[in-house]
Amino acid sequence: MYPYTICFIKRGHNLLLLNREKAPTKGLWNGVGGKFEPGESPLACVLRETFEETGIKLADAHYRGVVSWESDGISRGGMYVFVAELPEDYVYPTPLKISEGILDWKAIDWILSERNLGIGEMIPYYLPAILRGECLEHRCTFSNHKLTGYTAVSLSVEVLGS
Ligand SMILES: Nc1nc2c([nH]c(=O)n2[C@H]2C[C@H](O)[C@@H](COP(=O)(O)OP(=O)(O)OP(=O)(O)O)O2)c(=O)[nH]1
Repeated sequence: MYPYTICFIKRGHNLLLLNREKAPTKGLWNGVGGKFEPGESPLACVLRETFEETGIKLADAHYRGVVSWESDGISRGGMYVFVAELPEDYVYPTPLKISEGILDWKAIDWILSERNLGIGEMIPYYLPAILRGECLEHRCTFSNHKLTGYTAVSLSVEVLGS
């Protein structure tokens, strides 16, 4: 079991991202999410965290696998990844300042554009597969706080999140 969830809320060609006030991914745009409360399933956690951070009460979110990270050969953490789709006419005015940072709609093309240093460092690796609907385990390796390795593998039973 990994300790975190993350959600990418999609509306048309945009994702609702959070420019984070604090670590991890401090100062960068990332999905919304957070840590599990005792006894929560990944889906319950991501629906609660999404509501707490955005005020959006999602009816459902689609499980898209796991992102995990390690350094010095030791597993340091991981998160269950979800995508939720809102209707194109869903009204959610941004930018919106919240205690965790600033929420805003960011175009998927902008998020995934080359050399975009403003987004969470693992996002360029795992987000394309997630948006294609693939459900994988994305493994990232860090050395001196820099991402130095990435592989995507089939999900093993233990890390199934829904
Ligand atoms: N710990 C950690 N989380 C990460 C990394 N990269 C990344 O996208 N995340 C995600 C997982 C979560 O969605 C989010 C971190 O959650 P958080 O610390 O804000 O959790 P929380 O809201 O429950 O925290 P808090 O209010 O209790 O401090 O960032 C990373 O390298 N380390």
